Amino acid sequence: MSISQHNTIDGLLSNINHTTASSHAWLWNFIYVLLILFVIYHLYAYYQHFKEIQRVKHIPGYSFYSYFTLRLFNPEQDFLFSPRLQARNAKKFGKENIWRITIGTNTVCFAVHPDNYKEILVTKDKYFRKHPLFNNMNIPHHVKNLFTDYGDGWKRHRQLTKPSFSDEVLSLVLRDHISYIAKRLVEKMWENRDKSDTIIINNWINRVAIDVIGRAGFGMADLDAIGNENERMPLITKTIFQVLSAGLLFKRKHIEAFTKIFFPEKYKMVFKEWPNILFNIVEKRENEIKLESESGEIFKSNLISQMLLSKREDDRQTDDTYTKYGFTKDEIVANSHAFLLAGWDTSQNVQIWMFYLLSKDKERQEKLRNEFREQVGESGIDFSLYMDMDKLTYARNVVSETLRLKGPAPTNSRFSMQKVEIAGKMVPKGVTIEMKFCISQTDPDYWGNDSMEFVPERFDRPEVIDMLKENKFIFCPFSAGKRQCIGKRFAEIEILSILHQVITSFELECATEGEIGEVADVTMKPSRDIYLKLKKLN
Ligand code: HEM
Repeated sequence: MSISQHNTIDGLLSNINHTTASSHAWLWNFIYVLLILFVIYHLYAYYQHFKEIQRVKHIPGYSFYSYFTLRLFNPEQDFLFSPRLQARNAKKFGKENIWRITIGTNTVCFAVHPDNYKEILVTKDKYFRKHPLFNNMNIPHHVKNLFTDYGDGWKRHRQLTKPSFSDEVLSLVLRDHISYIAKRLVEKMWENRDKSDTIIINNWINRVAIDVIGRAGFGMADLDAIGNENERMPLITKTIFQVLSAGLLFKRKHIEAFTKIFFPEKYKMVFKEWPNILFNIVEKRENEIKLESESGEIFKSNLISQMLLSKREDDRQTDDTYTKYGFTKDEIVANSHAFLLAGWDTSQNVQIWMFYLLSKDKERQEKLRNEFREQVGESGIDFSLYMDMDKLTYARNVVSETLRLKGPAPTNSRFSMQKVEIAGKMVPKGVTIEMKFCISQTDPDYWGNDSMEFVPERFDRPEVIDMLKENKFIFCPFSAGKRQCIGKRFAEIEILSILHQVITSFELECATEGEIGEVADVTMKPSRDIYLKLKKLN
């Protein structure tokens, strides 16, 4: 082979390499451009989304992070995060209308008007069911509970769980558990304050809510998360929420498999240990009821015992596939789990927000304290005082105002079972319909120009009293209609009792700088720990 031949071949090879390199460069440039366009598109879409949030006034917690997470992983929730379509529809229709958004094959409807909530929750409720995504939060998965079931199944659950929330049970729950927990809280909070008399309110209220649901709900009389740093329940509860709330994004089978592979400890805790704990409690309560059939009042002051005692009045049901008159043990386990899901995080977050808002307002604390001193005896709030609507009016206003501004359920959803007309618009079959309570609860058209401020006195304004008498759907933090929160009074006695003990024991001062953001998780929670400085009162 001659040198010139070599040269020619080398030349050819180098030519080929050069061509390949330049075609790669072209490809890379193309990919870069695509990436840049992708980023620009999302920035623009996020900007539109952000503008839309401003326009609809107040949807808490929709962050940059949630925008991407939900866009990527949850097509069913895409309506929240498809700003262009949402903005276009919102502009086209007024707030009286249902916004109907279609993305690909997905249609989601969006209601922000109280009259529309009424149609969905009451007048046309038979066309809707609870959202199927909630089923992902059940343990065990195949057993339904009050929170997730619908139709006749739900009716039976509601009938059998109703006695657990009767006057008699709630007054026992308050007397035997909540009063004790409230007193223990103020003792322990003071004992564990730091050198500058400061505490993190989130941690303490977390323990309160666990002790309340554990003792009053499940009858775990020796549970003491407030007094015991090493108590396992806070960790279990936190993990259950972490793992199962992913159920609102992913399919259950994926969450279970994913957790089993990547977080085996969490998997064991949520899917093995927790159901076992509940099952053992149910069996223990069953034996106690048998043993104490005469004087067993103490064992009945919890929701599980009441479910065990509960019998169906209606015996037309002749289906032998489940226990004819009462719940099966599996169902009691499933419903107890529902009480934890529905009753722990909600009550906890209301109380954290409430103390945060009050800690910035010493005058209102004093007003509250005076009412408590006048109306509440040594032993704390009892059930008859709670039931007397002419008493504790300011305290009730404080709770309502917290729920209005920071209600733990800022949005409520339903799933349409057939085509149905709402606000003159056709809601198709099989779509999500979201009711944005947080928008109507802060709309200046209803609440005035101070609608975003913490003003408990507003609930005494004649125009607000008249407005709510006329249309209760303007303020329904516990929802409305036949599926409204069954634990409403349970939550209220808990919140009022804790409020009473804390406010009469301490003057609170906010020791956290800056604003506290809102995170729309399963419930709406504060974005970070809140430090409060305590001044002990005599
Ligand atoms: C401040 C605290 C609470 C708030 C704001 C709250 C709010 C709500 C809301 C908005 C719903 C949905 C209703 C619907 O779908 O229309 C609900 C349902 C429910 N809540 Fe609560 N809740 C609270 C505390 C509790 C507590 C303490 C318990 C139990 C001990 C509880 C048990 C339930 C149950 C079992 C359901 C399902 C009822 C059904 O579908 O029939 N909640 N709650």
